[in-house]
Amino acid sequence: MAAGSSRGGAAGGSASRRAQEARRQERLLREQWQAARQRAERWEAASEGERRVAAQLLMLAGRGWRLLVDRRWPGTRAANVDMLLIGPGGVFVIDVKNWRAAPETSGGRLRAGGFSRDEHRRKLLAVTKAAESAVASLGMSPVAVRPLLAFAGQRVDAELGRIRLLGEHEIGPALLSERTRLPAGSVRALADHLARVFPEYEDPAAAPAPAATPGAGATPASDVSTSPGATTPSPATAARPPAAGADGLFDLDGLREAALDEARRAPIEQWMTFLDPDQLALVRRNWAGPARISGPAGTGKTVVGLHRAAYLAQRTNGRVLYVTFANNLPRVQSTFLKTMAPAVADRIDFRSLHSWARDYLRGRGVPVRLHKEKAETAFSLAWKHVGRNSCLSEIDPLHPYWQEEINYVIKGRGITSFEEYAVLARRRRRAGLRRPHRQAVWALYEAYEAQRIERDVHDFNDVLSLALAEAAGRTGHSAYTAVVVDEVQDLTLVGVRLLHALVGDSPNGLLLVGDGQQAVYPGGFRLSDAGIDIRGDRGQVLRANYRNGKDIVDTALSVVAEDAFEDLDGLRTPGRRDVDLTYHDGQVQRAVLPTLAAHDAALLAALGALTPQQLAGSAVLCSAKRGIEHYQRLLTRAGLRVCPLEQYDGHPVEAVKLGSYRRAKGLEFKRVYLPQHDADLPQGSPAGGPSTETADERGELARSQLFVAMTRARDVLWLGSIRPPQEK
Ligand SMILES: Nc1ncnc2c1ncn2[C@@H]1O[C@H](COP(=O)(O)OP(=O)(O)OP(=O)(O)O)[C@@H](O)[C@H]1O
Repeated sequence: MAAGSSRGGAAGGSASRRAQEARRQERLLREQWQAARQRAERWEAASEGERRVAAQLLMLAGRGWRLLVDRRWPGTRAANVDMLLIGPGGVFVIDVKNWRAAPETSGGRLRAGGFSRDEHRRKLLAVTKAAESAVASLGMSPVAVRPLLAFAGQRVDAELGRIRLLGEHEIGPALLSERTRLPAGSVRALADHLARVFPEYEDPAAAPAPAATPGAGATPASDVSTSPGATTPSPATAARPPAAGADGLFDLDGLREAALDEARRAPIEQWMTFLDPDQLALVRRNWAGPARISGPAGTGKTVVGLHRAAYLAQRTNGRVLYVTFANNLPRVQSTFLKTMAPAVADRIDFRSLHSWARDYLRGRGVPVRLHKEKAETAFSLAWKHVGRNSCLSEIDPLHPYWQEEINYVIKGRGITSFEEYAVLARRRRRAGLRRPHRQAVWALYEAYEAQRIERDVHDFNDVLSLALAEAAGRTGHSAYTAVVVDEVQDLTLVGVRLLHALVGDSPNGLLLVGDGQQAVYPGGFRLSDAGIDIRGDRGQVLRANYRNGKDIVDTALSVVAEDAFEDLDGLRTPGRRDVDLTYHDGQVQRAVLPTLAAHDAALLAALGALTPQQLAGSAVLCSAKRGIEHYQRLLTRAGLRVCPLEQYDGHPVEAVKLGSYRRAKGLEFKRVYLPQHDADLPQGSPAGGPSTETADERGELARSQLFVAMTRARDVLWLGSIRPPQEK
């Protein structure tokens, strides 16, 4: 996911240059406004209020927008569409209303003057769907098509689901304030296409065409060929007296500010508007039950997940939960969604699984006493009394492997009896455990639970189990109509069950997005273990990598080439996968130095050569905490600004990002620096450990994490190594 490093305000320039530019903009705006007013005046059949709405929109025509007026709704003979407006801010489907009473929105319905006007809302949404289908053939996501109700003679700025309601003074500034999402070429192509799909409307019963065809300006005459007032159904006929002065210059105030800001707003990223056909098909698909999207790193899985969440929020009045395991990712994803689909952003909750589960339990009055340190103490004591001197030390004498066994295999999979555990297929665990070993693990688990309960605390797994117990049996009663799970391979089985319980098997309810090759936690499970049945077209794979060039993909794949993995569907996949490459830039730089000092100096030299903007698009990633602490000190002492990944929220920040491989999951950066990248790749068994199975498993996990870190890089992947001269 793009880190947005190339964005940011172009605030530079001297004060006098800025003042000069402001004066030039003001002059231009006045001219455009006068011309728009004159053109709108020619629409004789329209009311004064409607003419003022039209003037605001015609003004945009001088600034790269195209207005199509009074078009026929495809597939119908009689129904019309008031206006289609296509411009840098996207595609807007506009219905102009000339109501005496102000619009009211309550309970998701439209009313005015005490009467229901909801048929207007429904019709506008239906036309918007037709426009979405039309632009989909050009690769445009439905999130970029926005329905808008414009009210002549009213002051309004409100939302009704995905529909924006704007008054005659508000509409121009609001549209001008939209972030740029379409370049001029796309505006032209989309407007031409929409003009073909939505042909001009000819209503035999309506008033004749306007007295004069609008003349000069960027908008072709055929784009504004009939009056907006001629066919606009109006529940009330008389508009309020004009609020503007005779020359309409009153309206200029609102436009002035928006126009001045316009130049400073950087365009939003291309993937927020355009998708490839495979991605778009998944966004708009109708699934009869739970669905899954998988695919190698960088294939746009998250991009599809975000568009899908926005699309589902547009289609319903319900809420959508977008969940990941990591804490930092929801902030970044939420920032992206707000940029790409602001109209529905407040109905999509971006949450990390555990923080959501805690809030859910709190909301249902279930006490949660999560205490990481006390739970750690409970395990240490259990290990000391029951584990350390058991047969488990024959397999691995160090406690982390057995703590993982409890966390990911027993509690993570919701196993509550020894009989279940005794015969359990321990997916993605390398050490073979015979019955006495399993008995020893179970004894350790029971000792841990006893110690934990004695301390009256919960661990992270308990939080999910408690939430699952609450949610199970209440399927369909949650606040959510849809749940999108990103990086699903990081979740435990209990976590996936919990999210499934929120929406059950409802159509378009559960979408699981992820890639088993990027699993960075031990253990695993199959979706069938969670009772989730992904069948037929509900399991989809994306294959085109949009992030990494060939060198970076090859380097990353060479790390995991020998590590075949089992994905959530149980399919075994070779480590070296076929990937369709679409991104052709990107290079791998290696720095192999004999000492830590020389290695770190090379890193600083590489970072020191970057411009502030390049630095902002860079990340230094480490496999473990001590590496992060070391490089935090090094970079800060060298005078470089550092932003810990925990604090990064997707907004551009002029600082090098620093964090762990795990924290970098789901993100991407133009430049990725991996100091000492091969230092932690275990070679052989751990010190003192007779088994190679657990060491192999650790090695596999370390390689997966390194693979994830490497595939975060778009343009440069810097790999640092420390090797004495004879090893080079
Ligand atoms: N249709 C597209 N057009 C242009 N760029 C795209 C498109 N789809 C994805 N991208 C780019 O590819 C990058 C990778 O997308 P995304 O993060 O969704 O991939 P992913 O499959 O979730 O990756 P990973 O599994 O490695 O986290 C995005 O940041 C975006 O810049």
